[in-house]
Amino acid sequence: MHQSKEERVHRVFETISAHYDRMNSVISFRRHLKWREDVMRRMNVQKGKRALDVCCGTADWAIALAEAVGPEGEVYGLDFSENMLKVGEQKVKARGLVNVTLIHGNAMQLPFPDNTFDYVTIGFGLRNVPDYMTVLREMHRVTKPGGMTVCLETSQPTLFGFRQLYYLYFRFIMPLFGKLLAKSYEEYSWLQESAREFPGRDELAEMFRQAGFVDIEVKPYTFGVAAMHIGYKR
Ligand SMILES: C[S@@+](CC[C@H](N)C(=O)[O-])C[C@H]1O[C@@H](n2cnc3c(N)ncnc32)[C@H](O)[C@@H]1O
Repeated sequence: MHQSKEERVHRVFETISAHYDRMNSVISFRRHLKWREDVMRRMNVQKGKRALDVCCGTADWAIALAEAVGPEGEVYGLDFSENMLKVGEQKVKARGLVNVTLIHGNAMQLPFPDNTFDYVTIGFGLRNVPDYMTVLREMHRVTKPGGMTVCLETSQPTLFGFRQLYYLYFRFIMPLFGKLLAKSYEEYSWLQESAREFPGRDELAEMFRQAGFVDIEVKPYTFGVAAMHIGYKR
């Protein structure tokens, strides 16, 4: 039976939610923690502001944003997988945060009015949606004028030699980790397929421009295995 990309992605995350955090660290050799820290440092989030984390999953970025904006600020996390959100809710509760609201929704149609947020983020989420441009335009729409949208995502390494090794790792080794640790080879194959199809740094910067963002900043991580893009709304 034919399954749309959206249905497949939804099933993948509903299935792996309990293993997601641990697998992230295994497959990226814990590098993702450093990338996330660096992105937050560059964003320099101010107290009392309002932020939205799209495709928030188990809520790590939403929690980091909530701690940065402080009790007088407000953070929303949005995801379409109820199981991922449940893991996120437990973490929010364990930290006693009252300024985070996790909501069930679709990144393709954000349930917020125009010009609502100072910061809009998406971490390892854009790769998963049916249409990258629709989501980037939605993120632009809900960003306030002068506010920023930030994407942290897998990217395409450019260094010859490293690039080839990376693709071998991603294609053949990483899904095996998935099979051994999360007992779900098929689900982790999705990660390598979606990462291979995702645009490189320059192409994504151009998509940010097309979505209406200006002053785009790009930062590659670990030889370009991942990249951060920041765009501002005029
Ligand atoms: C790889 S996880 C990233 C989670 C989290 N942002 C992080 O950095 O760890 C991707 C998340 O995107 C969510 N997702 C994928 N497509 C979506 C869509 N169209 N609307 C809302 N959430 C979506 C999945 O349910 C999953 O939780």
